Amino acid sequence: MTAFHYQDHSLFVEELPLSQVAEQFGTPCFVYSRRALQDNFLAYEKAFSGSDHLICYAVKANSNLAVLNVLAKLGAGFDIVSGGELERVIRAGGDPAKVIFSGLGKTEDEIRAALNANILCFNVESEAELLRISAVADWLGKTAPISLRVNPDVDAGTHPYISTGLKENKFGIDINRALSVYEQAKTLPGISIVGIDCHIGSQLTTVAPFLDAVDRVLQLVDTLSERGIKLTHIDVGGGLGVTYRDETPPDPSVLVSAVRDRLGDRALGLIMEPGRSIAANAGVLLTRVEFLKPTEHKNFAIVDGAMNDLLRPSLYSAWQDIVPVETNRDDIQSYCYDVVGPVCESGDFLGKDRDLAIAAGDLLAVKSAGAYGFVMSSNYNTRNRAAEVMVDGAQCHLVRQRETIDYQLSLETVLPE
Ligand SMILES: Cc1ncc(COP(=O)(O)O)c(C=O)c1O
Ligand SMILES: N[C@@H](CCCC[NH3+])C(=O)O
Repeated sequence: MTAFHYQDHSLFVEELPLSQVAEQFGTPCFVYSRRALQDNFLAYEKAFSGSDHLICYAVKANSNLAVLNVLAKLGAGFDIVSGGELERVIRAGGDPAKVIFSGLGKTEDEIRAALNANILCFNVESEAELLRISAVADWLGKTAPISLRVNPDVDAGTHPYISTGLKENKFGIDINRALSVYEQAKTLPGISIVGIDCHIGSQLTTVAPFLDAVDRVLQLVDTLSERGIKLTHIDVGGGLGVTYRDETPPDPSVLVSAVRDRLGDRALGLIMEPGRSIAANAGVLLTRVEFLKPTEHKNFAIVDGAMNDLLRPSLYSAWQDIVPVETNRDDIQSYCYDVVGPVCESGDFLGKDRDLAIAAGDLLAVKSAGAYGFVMSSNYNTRNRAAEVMVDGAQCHLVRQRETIDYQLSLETVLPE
């Protein structure tokens, strides 16, 4: 049984009705299932079994401490992109020795903090960054383990905003220039070359672009080896998609086994950086209908969740399923609604043209909101960020409080007289 399922016309998460969670913690509210997180992570572990590997969960997808802690307890590594994410991993009990640091604008402070924490590897995205890491490491009297993130110029076939492995994208070092950057890295103080990395985009629904990228990267690995640059790992990034609507992404086992085949007998450890495929379907956004507003052209369901809570529909026109929490509303007629928030933007919607039998006061769940949900939220319109709750069996834990206006205002001040 999936973590989110209907029982007696009511949507449950694990053993708890979502209506009870809403009653207890209010709406809008992100609700995560511990079991779903674990199952999703363990699906990767199983796929890798018997091989030298590390699954570095991409913290950006959902950085709630409880989420990180659940994964840390399962032995996960972490892919971070900021000093803040490093702090979160450490606070959640994650092992810094299993942390890889991606991202293309690492500051000196962030590099210093990561070196002091003795992380596993820096994924370097430019020559300028390489020089900066070398200088900071040398100054600290430390050695920075590095991989170059190469840009293999592969079309991931995903939304242009979340494609990262094309020449025109800002990410990574052009694969055709990587050899000379590795040669340069070899000569720099404070640098130890340990691996190679690529990440071509997010929400990929076929294996082919991954394998294209891996083939190109492995060609470079072999050339490097001929030049005496021996790597200990290859990091093939994250990006495996999930089913939001009718996508049929491959199972992690299919992807991992195809990548393992490509590696052949090369003595390389394998790292992956999945985010969405671990967190997305482990969470929903719970929201309540405030008003129904029929107009001549459209029916609007105005809910208490908005683009500031879940930005994906507004930002990428992303489609996420919206379902009623109680389905025994035979008394109510179904209409086609745009499900919109109260924010003063026409782009503020959670879903368009949804057939729903609902009344004011009803609860809705926006599905697949466990990844790139809360982490992309904002205070726009001076709304308070939603609460986050994790369900574990029949237990429900508030893992982040709803923000208050007092909290928001406590961060600000006016100019002195
Ligand atoms: C460098 C890097 N690694 C991992 C990820 C995680 O990707 P996803 O959540 O699609 O698995 C991303 C996001 O696209 C990323 O930029
Ligand atoms: N935030 C994006 C994914 C970006 C992945 C990070 N590189 C989404 O919601 O789909």
